[in-house]
Amino acid sequence: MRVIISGGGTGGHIYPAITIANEVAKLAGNCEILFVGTKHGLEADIVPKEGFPFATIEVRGLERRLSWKNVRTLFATIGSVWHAAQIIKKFKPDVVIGTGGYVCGPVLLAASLLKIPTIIQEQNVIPGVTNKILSRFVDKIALGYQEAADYFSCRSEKITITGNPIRPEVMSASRESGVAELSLDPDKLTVLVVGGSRGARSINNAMFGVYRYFSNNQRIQILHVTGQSEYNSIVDNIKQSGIEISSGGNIIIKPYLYNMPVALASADVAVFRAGAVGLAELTARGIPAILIPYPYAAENHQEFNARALEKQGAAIVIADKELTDAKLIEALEILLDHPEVLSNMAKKSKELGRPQAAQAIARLAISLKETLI
Ligand SMILES: CC(=O)N[C@H]1[C@@H](OP(=O)(O)OP(=O)(O)OC[C@H]2O[C@@H](n3ccc(=O)[nH]c3=O)[C@H](O)[C@@H]2O)O[C@H](CO)[C@@H](O)[C@@H]1O
Repeated sequence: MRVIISGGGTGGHIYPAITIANEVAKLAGNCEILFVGTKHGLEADIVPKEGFPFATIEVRGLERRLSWKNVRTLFATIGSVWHAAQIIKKFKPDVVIGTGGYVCGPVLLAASLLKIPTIIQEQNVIPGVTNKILSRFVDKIALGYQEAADYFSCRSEKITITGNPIRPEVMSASRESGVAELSLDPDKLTVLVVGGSRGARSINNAMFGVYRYFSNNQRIQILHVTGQSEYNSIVDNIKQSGIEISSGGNIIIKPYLYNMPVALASADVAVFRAGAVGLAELTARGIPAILIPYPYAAENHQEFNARALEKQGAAIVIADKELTDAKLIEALEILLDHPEVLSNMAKKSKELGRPQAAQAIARLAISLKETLI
């Protein structure tokens, strides 16, 4: 089977693409995969590391209003569709799958014009604009959340609720491997702090007070992933303020984790943004979470993602504008000092997890190929 997979910009679009590609390869056996992204997105870093052949096209994002820039972008998009069509004609895929990000627009549109079976996977409770447009052209839509179905006006037979795909390592990683790889103390409770795939400034800022409060705590350790861009300045500020982050201490700071599954396996509590894939990973493992949704995500979709977990008792939500170090410490103490609250949230979280999502999407892709034969 030959599959083109496209998704880009942030980890929340790229990891689902990688996971689906691996699952199709596993289920279909003899399989060739081509990943199509852009040179500038995070995919240019992550996809070659994962070992997939990688082709790129130039794409620009549309502004959400009428402007001259948009008219120019529209012409550039026509060029991108043409370029995507050349890649597709050369590779001859049986199915083309898109997992979101601007790059999917031209790739899926070109595939649909060339009459190749297509699937889009939407991760969020509120769908992105590219997927809403593409929903008219593609053959199947795989949704992370049931609620998202209300935002598509296409025929309901196109839609399947699969959940969001998560890497198999998220389920198979063990606490022991995480403790060893990340130099954690096996006897301490671990708080994993991640502001999505690019980091989150407001969480990073609030963390200073949290470090000070928990520094040298005998029961709790903090693993904070800052995002690449702020890592150096955070480490400098910490050194200047005299907080202990030496090796063997209880505060560990990383710019990015290529092996996030082992960090999740070691976490007792998470402090997260509310990107849909991060939430799928947390719920698949049943990790209680404090969520601070990114307030500028398109149509405020992170807020809706977060509230879906809060409604089920799987997370505490703090609005970004209300986030302070004191609020975060208070929420952490509610969880860390009350094992029964923590274990109840863990149970609720696990109930929401859909670790089989990737398999369901891969089967959908294979069934599209089979209907052609
Ligand atoms: C600002 C914005 O609009 N963000 C969107 C983006 O989020 P973003 O890419 O931040 O979000 P997600 O939390 O959904 O996914 C992040 C992925 O990156 C991985 N990871 C992250 C950090 C790290 O150090 N290592 C690592 O491997 C996580 O394990 C996860 O697999 O796509 C998501 C899925 O469409 C959306 O819900 C988010 O709203």
